[in-house]
Amino acid sequence: MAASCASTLPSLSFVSSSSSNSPRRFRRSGVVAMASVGQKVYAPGVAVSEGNGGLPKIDLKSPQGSKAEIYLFGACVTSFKVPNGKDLLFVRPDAVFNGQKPISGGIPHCFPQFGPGPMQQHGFARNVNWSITDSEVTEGDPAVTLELKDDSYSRSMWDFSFQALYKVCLHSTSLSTTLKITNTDDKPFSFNSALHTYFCASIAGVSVKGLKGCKTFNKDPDPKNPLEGKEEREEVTFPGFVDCIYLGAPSELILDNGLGDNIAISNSNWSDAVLWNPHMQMEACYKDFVCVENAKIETVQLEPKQSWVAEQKIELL
Ligand SMILES: O=P(O)(O)OC[C@H]1O[C@H](O)[C@H](O)[C@@H](O)[C@@H]1O
Repeated sequence: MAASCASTLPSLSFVSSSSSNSPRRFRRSGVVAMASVGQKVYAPGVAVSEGNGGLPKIDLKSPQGSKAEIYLFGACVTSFKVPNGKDLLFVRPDAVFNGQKPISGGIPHCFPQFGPGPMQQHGFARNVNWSITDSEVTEGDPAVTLELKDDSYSRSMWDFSFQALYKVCLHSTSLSTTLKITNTDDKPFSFNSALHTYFCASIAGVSVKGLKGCKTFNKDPDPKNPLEGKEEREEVTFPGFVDCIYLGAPSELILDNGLGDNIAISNSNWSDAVLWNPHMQMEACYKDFVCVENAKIETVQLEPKQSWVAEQKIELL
């Protein structure tokens, strides 16, 4: 399938990963250019530099001046700046960049478990290094694809062979991310997943529209025994602690971040959503962010060779 950095919502397109032995490649306006692995040449607008704690990060820059940063550790997008310099994403002040703990902020992955469950909270994908398999540019918009495969660490928790490909495309006022999970094992497996996106916000002014009518599982007061209910509000606000799962969420939510911005959070195949704000549990920073998470809480089962693909797009309106 032809690779494209153009927004693919609602129909998905996805670039296949190159095999680990093939040269790194990048495309400019549909033309594939080749560069050898050793040279570490990336598509225009894609660069790799040393980030916090010396961890490698990818910098994406669009011709219109938008920018994004993605750490290989956890394939975590930690920054998405629109051309006026405003970062729509939030990294918690207690985030550590030591390659040991997941990065608390930006867009961490929850895979293969959202949790709570038998594995560590939110699974292992946010807690390991991913690798770059591809970079490309389409009409000036840069994109990079990261890959995660099973290893002895993942198998110690989840004994399956899998491939996760995560493509991040930067546009002038939007960022799209496509996750593709493939069963490379000879037996079926099941998982759930989420993109645990932290948005910059002024919590007193935050609202999320689009969830009315969804079935809810409210983790407040007891995360281990969520209360089943139904969302009756047109706009969900955050006057206190919020930790709630929404099943059958729509393909677009509108976030008013309380800072003067409306953000469309659209998706394809992320069928559920989670809202989270820790309130006084994180007194130092709860006023400055809200998590609006595209999620797949209901279990995905994949037979050998089958794939599951889901896309998220965050767009400043
Ligand atoms: O602190 P973390 O492991 O990143 O998790 C932070 C939060 O993530 C999700 O939103 C869950 O619904 C919460 O129950 C959890 O507390």
